[in-house]
Amino acid sequence: MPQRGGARVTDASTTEAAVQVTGVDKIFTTKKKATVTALEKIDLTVAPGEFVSLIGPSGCGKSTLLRLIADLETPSTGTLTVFGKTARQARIDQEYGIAFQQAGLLPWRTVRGNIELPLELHKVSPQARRARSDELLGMVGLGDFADNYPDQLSGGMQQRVAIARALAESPKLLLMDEPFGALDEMTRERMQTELLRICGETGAAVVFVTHSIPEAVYLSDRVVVMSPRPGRIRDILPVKLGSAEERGEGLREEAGFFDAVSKVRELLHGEAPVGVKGVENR
Ligand SMILES: Nc1ncnc2c1ncn2[C@@H]1O[C@H](COP(=O)(O)OP(=O)(O)OP(=O)(O)O)[C@@H](O)[C@H]1O
Repeated sequence: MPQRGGARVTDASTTEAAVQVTGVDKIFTTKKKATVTALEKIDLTVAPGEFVSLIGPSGCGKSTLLRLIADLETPSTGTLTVFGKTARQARIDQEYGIAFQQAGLLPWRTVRGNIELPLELHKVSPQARRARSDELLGMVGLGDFADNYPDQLSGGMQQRVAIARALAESPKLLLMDEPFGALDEMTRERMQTELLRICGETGAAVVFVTHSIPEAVYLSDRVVVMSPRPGRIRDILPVKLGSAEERGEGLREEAGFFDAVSKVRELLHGEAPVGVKGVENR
């Protein structure tokens, strides 16, 4: 099974970079014809199976970068590929799953109905859909809630449904924009551990936007630190805290974890006062 860390992946179909961003700028034109440079000179490679977090002050372009990868925006300059394909082709081929801060579940569909939605849209047979949703329900620990509706679930459970739905088509890449941002701290930490377990099991690469330094460190193989607008990559910190399987709850108490948190904090605040807007130190 592929594991986190590109070097260990042997499947020929996944040797290509999961994401390759080269010389990308993104300039928005507002309704009043003003221009906003959201991203400048972005170069980033995400290996298959690698977990990469994007962190930086509010408005530095984290979501824009994720939206470019997801083909929800197009670069103004530069190129961007997903498993060697254009972002557009990768979207058509369902190379990635997406999970955002709001779980975005359909309230009139059951948990199972929500998880099966992408499969239904792509005309997967009812039996195959059922088998896959059973598997995913087990993976996210919601086997007993298949027939419940989203408003009968807690926020954390809803977010697990959203993750299961993002994984429905076995994507090799997950794009996540603050998926745990609305959860309480305890649920958030539990979800982080579960996400690591799921990534270990599926071998999916992840690009993860967060405002939380400890969350970025706990989850990531590398933390990409971005600077305020125009968003650039200030630094990339490799986090050597072991594989997904090795990162248990105890990791949060280890010296290596605190060191990495301090390093990210220093990188973030390199040019800005401590307490820079939009980044949580907790
Ligand atoms: N469609 C748009 N039109 C004009 N400006 C935009 C558009 N989308 C984003 N921007 C601008 O681009 C910049 C980057 O926004 P983005 O949402 O990517 O930042 P972010 O780092 O994700 O912020 P936050 O942490 O607050 O979510 C901001 O200045 C934002 O106002």
